[in-house]
Amino acid sequence: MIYTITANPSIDYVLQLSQLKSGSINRAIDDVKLPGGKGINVSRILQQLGLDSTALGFIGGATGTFFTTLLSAHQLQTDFVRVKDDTRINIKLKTATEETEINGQGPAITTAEKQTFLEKLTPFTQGDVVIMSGSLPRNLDNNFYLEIAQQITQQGAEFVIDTTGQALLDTLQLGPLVVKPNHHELAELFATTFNNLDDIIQAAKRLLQLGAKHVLVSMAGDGALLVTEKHAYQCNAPHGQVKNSVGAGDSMIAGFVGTYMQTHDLQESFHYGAACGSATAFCEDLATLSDINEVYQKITVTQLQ
Ligand SMILES: Nc1ncnc2c1ncn2[C@@H]1O[C@H](COP(=O)(O)OP(=O)(O)O)[C@@H](O)[C@H]1O
Ligand SMILES: O=P(O)(O)OC[C@H]1O[C@](O)(COP(=O)(O)O)[C@@H](O)[C@@H]1O
Repeated sequence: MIYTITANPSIDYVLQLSQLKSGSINRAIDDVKLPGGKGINVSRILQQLGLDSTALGFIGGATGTFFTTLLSAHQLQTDFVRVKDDTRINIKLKTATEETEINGQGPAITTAEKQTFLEKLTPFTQGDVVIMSGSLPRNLDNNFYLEIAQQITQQGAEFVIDTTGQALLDTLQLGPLVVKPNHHELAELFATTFNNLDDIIQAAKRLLQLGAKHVLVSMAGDGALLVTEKHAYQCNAPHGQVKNSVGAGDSMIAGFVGTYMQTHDLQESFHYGAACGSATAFCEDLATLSDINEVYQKITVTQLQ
């Protein structure tokens, strides 16, 4: 079974603008509200690939009710903990040339609500994969993912973590199946800057040394890298009209993990993950299976090392 944990879901309010002027009133020419949050997006892409998952997390207040309504169109299996404070609304501002994101902090989670979540976690078993993604809402400390990762690994299941900073670093010792920083997050993690591809590969190798089993580094329109103990691979990002790249990283994780669970073929998982990422970038919402399969043909994986 696959579980996704989105500690901090969101309503993604995507506004299309002809141009964005800070310090002025900007008027949108179009807008759409999507059920967002990294693990939720992963579950939605897994569903496109024909893979069931249960989406877990915290949902709260009136915005939480609206979130549930938005999500109900997708018929995902979910088991959220209801919290008192409001689910956040993340603002995504699009122009023809730029994407600007403003992500809220999320609800305050009480100790009792956190406890309810932890007690709800089904005992995991060998073969289960738990994908924990995104930022943590207010009051959940950096240990939150670590606590859950400890439980998952003690029970013989695998986990994937897609978050940033210390919360990510702390869980590496427990051997996540894969981590996927983008190149900016990876540079920030080690307080460095990258001058070339080799710098990025070296930083990815540091994550392997710290315990990650595989490292994907996504680079938006510049494609992605997969770094494993033995090899490094690169793939291109095909050309296309970028409509909304929000969720591209989540799609990549879903494609990689979903394919890996079925094939254990790293190169193929990388190829399919990249197809999911690019296909989502070319869609207003997340990609569908036919979008993904079309983009897959335009991606080539090259072995660098
Ligand atoms: N503009 C784009 N054109 C083509 N592919 C893209 C584009 N943006 C993202 N992708 C694909 O999706 C992957 C994940 O996107 P990225 O933006 O790097 O992740 P994140 O959303 O986590 O920052 C990229 O590695 C690439 O394969
Ligand atoms: O939890 P965070 O880091 O604030 O990110 C939340 C945002 O990430 C998303 O899941 C998109 O993530 P990616 O673009 O990295 O795939 C949005 O739906 C959501 O608004």
